[in-house]
Amino acid sequence: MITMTDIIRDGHPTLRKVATEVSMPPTEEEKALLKSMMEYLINSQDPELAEKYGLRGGVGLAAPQINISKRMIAVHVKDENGQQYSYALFNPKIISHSIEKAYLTTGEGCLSVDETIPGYVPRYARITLKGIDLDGKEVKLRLKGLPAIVFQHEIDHLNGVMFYDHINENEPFLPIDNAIPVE
Ligand SMILES: O=CN(O)C[C@@H](CC1CCCC1)C(=O)N1NCCC[C@H]1C(=O)Nc1ccccn1
Ligand code: NI
Repeated sequence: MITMTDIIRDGHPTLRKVATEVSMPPTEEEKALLKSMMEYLINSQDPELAEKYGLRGGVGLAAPQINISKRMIAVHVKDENGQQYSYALFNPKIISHSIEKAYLTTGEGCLSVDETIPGYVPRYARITLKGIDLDGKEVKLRLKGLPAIVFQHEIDHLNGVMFYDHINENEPFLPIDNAIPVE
């Protein structure tokens, strides 16, 4: 199982690499890895398991964070209506997005960044993405709100981008133009 010791931290070069596409069909090893990434998220959101294994809660995880420079992500998050989004995807790609932006009013964190870096992170308010799931099926998702923000944070990891790269250095909490605040 993945624990915090498997998660590399800011400064590790893999976090700044552009991850490689996974050739289809994925190998058994790649499928097992993606499943273990989803398992981490589920474990980390279980208070007992999180406590037992010292897991920091996560709603998303990208393979570069466990030092695997491949385009694989897992997302396990509830939206504001309590709808559960749980997706483990190979080669996710944003195929369209809104002009309008959105941002988490709390700012963002990252399991690969131990310190808190305050500030608003501008994201697209709505995205359409496609990817390949663990059964090898193409998945097309239209997302908004918190799930849309989580997927953008994860896809950034596949391109060597960290959340704080987006924060306005001089005015971290400068209101973002044409943007919806997401609680
Ligand atoms: O790349 C993936 N990561 O680095 C794990 C991150 C991904 C999220 C950060 C902002 C958008 C995606 C993660 O989940 N966290 N970051 C650090 C500790 C807290 C935790 C978190 O934000 N939890 C959360 C957020 C909203 C609602 C409920 N829980
Ligand atoms: Ni992250």
